Amino acid sequence: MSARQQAIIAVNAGSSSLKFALYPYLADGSTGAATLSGGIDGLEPDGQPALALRTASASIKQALPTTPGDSFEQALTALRGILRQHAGDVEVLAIAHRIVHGGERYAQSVLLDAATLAELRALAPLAPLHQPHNLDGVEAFQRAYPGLPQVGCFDTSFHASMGPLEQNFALPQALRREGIRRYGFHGLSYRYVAARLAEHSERAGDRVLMAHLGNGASVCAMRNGASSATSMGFSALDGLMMGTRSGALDPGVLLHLLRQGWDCARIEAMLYKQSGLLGVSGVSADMRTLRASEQPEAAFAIELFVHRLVRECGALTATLGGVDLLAFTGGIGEHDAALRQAACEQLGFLGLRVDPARNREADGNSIMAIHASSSSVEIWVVPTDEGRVAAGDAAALLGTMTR
Ligand SMILES: Nc1ncnc2c1ncn2[C@@H]1O[C@H](COP(=O)(O)OP(=O)(O)O)[C@@H](O)[C@H]1O
Ligand SMILES: CC(=O)OP(=O)(O)O
Ligand SMILES: [Mg+2]
Repeated sequence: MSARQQAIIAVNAGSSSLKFALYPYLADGSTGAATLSGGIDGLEPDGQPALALRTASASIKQALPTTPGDSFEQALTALRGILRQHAGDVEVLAIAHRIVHGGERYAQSVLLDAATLAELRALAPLAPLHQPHNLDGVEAFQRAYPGLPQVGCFDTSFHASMGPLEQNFALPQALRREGIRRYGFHGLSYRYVAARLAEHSERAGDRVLMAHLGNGASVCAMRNGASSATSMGFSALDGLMMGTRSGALDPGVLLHLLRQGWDCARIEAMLYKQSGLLGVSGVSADMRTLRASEQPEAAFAIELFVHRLVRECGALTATLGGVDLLAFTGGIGEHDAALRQAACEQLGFLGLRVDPARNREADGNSIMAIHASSSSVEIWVVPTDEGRVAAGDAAALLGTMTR
C-alpha cells in the first residue's frame, strides 16, 4: 500500500485568478477538509501575479516572478512547486474543476474528455466572464498533469430541480427549445451551504433562502433541500446587483443602447465589468473599500445593494409561501455584519430578528446562527467551500472508475 497521502485538487480558474485547494482522499473514498488552499491573482495581461496560501501551520503571501509568456501556464508551474513545498509528497488522483455553465445536458459532475469540453466551449457565450477561463484552466491542467482524470463540476447542476414555472421565461417557446431559459448559478456553493445547514438545523428541509454574496451574487430558494427558484437566470448577470455586474435590468435599456449605436462588446463590458457596486459608486467593486470610503456615492451603492437583496428575498419568499431559514455566504455574506443587519432589519416584516452581538461575532470562520430567540426565522452565516463539493464529486467518480 502506498504511504503517500492521496489527494484531489479543486480548481476555480477565473479571468485573472486561479483559486485552488487540496483535499485529502480518504480510505473510505470520501474527501477530508482542505489541507492547503490559496489563489494566484494578477494573472490578467500586464498583471502582477501574487500568491496567497494557507495551510494548517502557515499563511503566506508573496509576489510571483513575471516572465514573458502565458501567465496561466506559469501559475501552474508555480502551483506544482507550491504543492511540493507545502503539501509534502502527495499523490494527486484527480483535478476537480468548477465550471459555471453545464447547459441543458449536465445536471451532474462528469469526467471531462475532448467531446465534453467541445460541448462546454459552445456554452461560453452564456457565461463570457467565466466559462472560457474555466475551460482554459481544464486544458492547462491536462497539459500539466497528463493522463490524470479531470472532472467538471457545474454551478448550474444544483438548479436542475427547479420546476417549469421557474425555468421558463415568458418568451416564444421556440427560444425555450433552443435552451433560452433560467439555469441559475453558484450551485456548488449552495450545495455546500445546504449540507452544512442540514447538519446544524432542524429547519434545513423547510422553506430556506440562501444568499451567496461575493463578487458574483445570487439568492436561492430551497424546499426539501433542493433548489426551487433562484435569482440568476440564463446568464450570471440576472438578479442581484454585484461587484461589477448590473443584475436584473429592463431589456428595454439594451434596445435603447443598441439604437444609440452601442455594439455588443460595449454593452457586454458595461453589464459585466463596469456596473454593480463599481458602476454605481464610481469608487470600487470591493465592499471593503466602499465601507472605508467617505464618498456618499459609496454609501449609496451599498444601500442599493441591500435594497436589491431585500427585494429579491421578498420575491423568492413569495415563491416559497414564507421563509423559515435565511443563510448568508460568500465574501460579503460571511464578513459584512452591517450588511446582514441592514438586510434582516428590512426583512423584519417576515419575522426575522438578528442578535446583534452574535451577528458581529460571525466572521466567516465557522458556521454560526445569528438570530435572536424572538426571531421566527432562523438566520445563519455559513462559510462556503465550493472546492470541497467539487472534490467530493471527483472522489465519487473515482470510486465508480475503480469499481
Ligand atoms: N471583510 C469583508 N467585509 C466586507 N466585504 C468583504 C470582506 N471580505 C471580502 N468581502 C467582499 O467579498 C468579495 C469577494 O467575495 P468572494 O466570495 O470571495 O468572491 P469570489 O466570487 O471571487 O469567490 C470582495 O470583492 C468583497 O466585496
Ligand atoms: C456564477 C458567478 O457569478 O460566479 P462568481 O461569483 O464566482 O463570479
Ligand atoms: Mg464566487
